[in-house]
Amino acid sequence: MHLEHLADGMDLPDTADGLSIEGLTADSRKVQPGFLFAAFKGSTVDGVQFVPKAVEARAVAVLCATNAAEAVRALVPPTVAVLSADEPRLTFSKMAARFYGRQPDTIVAVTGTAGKTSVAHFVRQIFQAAGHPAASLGTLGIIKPDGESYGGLTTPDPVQLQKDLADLATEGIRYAALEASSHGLDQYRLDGVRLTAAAFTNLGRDHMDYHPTIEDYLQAKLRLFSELLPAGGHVVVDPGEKYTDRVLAIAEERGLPVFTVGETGKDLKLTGLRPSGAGQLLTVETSRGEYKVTLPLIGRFQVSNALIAAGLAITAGIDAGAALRALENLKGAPGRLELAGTTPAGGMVFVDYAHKPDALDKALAALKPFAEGSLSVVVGAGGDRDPGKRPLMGEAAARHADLVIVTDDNPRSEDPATIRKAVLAGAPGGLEIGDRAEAIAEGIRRLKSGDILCVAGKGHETGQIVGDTVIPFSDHDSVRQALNQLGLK
Ligand SMILES: CC(=O)N[C@H]1[C@@H](OP(=O)(O)OP(=O)(O)OC[C@H]2O[C@@H](n3ccc(=O)[nH]c3=O)[C@H](O)[C@@H]2O)O[C@H](CO)[C@@H](O)[C@@H]1O[C@H](C)C(=O)N[C@@H](C)C(=O)N[C@H](CCC(=O)O)C(=O)O
Ligand SMILES: Nc1ncnc2c1ncn2[C@@H]1O[C@H](COP(=O)(O)OP(=O)(O)OP(=O)(O)O)[C@@H](O)[C@H]1O
Ligand SMILES: N[C@H](CCC[C@H](N)C(=O)O)C(=O)O
Ligand SMILES: [Mg+2]
Repeated sequence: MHLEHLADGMDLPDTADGLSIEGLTADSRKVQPGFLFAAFKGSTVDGVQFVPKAVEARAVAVLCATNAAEAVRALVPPTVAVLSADEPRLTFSKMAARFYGRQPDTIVAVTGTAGKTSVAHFVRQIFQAAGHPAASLGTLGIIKPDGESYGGLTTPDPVQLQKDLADLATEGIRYAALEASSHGLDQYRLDGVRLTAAAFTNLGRDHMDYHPTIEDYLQAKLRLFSELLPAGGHVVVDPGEKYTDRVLAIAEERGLPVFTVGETGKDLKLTGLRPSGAGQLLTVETSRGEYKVTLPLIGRFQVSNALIAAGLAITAGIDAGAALRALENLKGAPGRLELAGTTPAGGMVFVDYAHKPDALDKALAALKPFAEGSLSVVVGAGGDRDPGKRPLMGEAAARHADLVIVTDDNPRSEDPATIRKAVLAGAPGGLEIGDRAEAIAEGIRRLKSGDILCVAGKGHETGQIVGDTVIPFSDHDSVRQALNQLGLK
């Protein structure tokens, strides 16, 4: 693609004349001949220092911040085109969108502290049920009709994301749902994605290692509504959740159509909710009348997630009746309040991805009514992540569970015992078992009839990160092994 087209609207140096760009990357290690290299100041290093490496690998153009342009020009031969922008990550994302070109016609995005993966997973299923081949992109990677691929980040870097979207469009997938993480929004990874609708689930404490304040964290999330969603794009929220007033204020200011769900919502108004076996019976009032829906999932928060997902699908053009009927067959996202095993005595073991205080609070509150006996939890907190959440997670665990077993969850570069101590500060009577498999086994050994154990924090993960090493580990496998060891199935 010609650089003039890729850099549409930018001031270009003479060296850009007729220059063809073969690909683009912000990582010097991925530069190939004919590439544009984007040199960004990152959270650990300044990409400008890798410009010589990029040129050595035969990059023909460099994009950088306006205030770094002079330094970059001094590092490159005169034939290399240097482009600059005040917000280079934003420019880069738009370039990636132009380079890859195609995207599914209908893309909806969801942000919020908890529920993104679940909502994206549900929206994909609703699109599918309505007869449209669909994909979801997020923490679980890409899930589409003919397979799954795991990527690592919830919101991939813009080059990967645009390539993924173009591949999906080429495969004939016209509907997609994606998770917008606060890191992704803050780093402009999603700018350039053509959105139809966007939803906000909720906001709680998370990523305080990255965002200096809750307000900064909220501001990153609000970009989805103030900057990414185009005019005419629908905003979907459950107004019962804190901070939705901030989302609605943006919608009002921009004149964006709003679709509200839940008890205080207007478009899908929840007028009745009661448990029904291992699911919940919802009464939903719509402009087309009342619907009774049996949601085959437990947990109050799944009701909110399901209605938000239906709202996204409906605003994207799916018939309201079809969307609500599809909720009756929803499958929960793997590792989200998932029943992982049952002892013959009737003790149940759930695996859940709660790794922040609010999520743990909600997950345990959801399980509590099903525990005829005691509720116990195996929980830890990640290393190199917000230390402030550790005692709060201990507190949330102790508030609901009769027994709290504190264990390790991706200690990364930190001392695991120090992390456990911080969690135990919030759950003083807790039992400390560092080895996660042993903690799970002990939790299972103690289960009696009618008891429930929640293994929290890792959900779908398949590794325990210790130092720089990822040791293969799965909560599901550990549960299975512990049940087998007891001679149980
Ligand atoms: C803190 C953070 O988000 N970092 C992300 C960010 O890196 P950065 O720009 O800060 O990187 P840096 O290491 O300082 O490097 C600066 C620049 O130099 C470049 N570089 C670096 C080394 C080199 O040899 N050559 C080179 O060109 C880098 O590619 C980068 O462009 O941009 C990179 C490219 O997009 C990401 O891979 C990287 O994610 C790191 C690996 C990460 O762990 N991110 C997590 C925290 C994250 O993004 N999580 C969210 C939220 C998950 C949730 O929902 O909870 C997610 O969306 O997954
Ligand atoms: N709407 C919700 N409100 C509160 N907690 C929730 C909600 N939805 C899910 N949870 C809890 O949060 C955990 C993670 O859910 P999910 O993966 O859907 O969220 P996420 O926003 O994608 O999280 P992450 O940012 O970690 O990828 C679940 O296992 C559950 O414990
Ligand atoms: N995307 C989140 C996932 C955390 C999962 C939990 N198991 C942990 O390691 O803290 C993060 O990287 O902070
Ligand atoms: Mg997620």
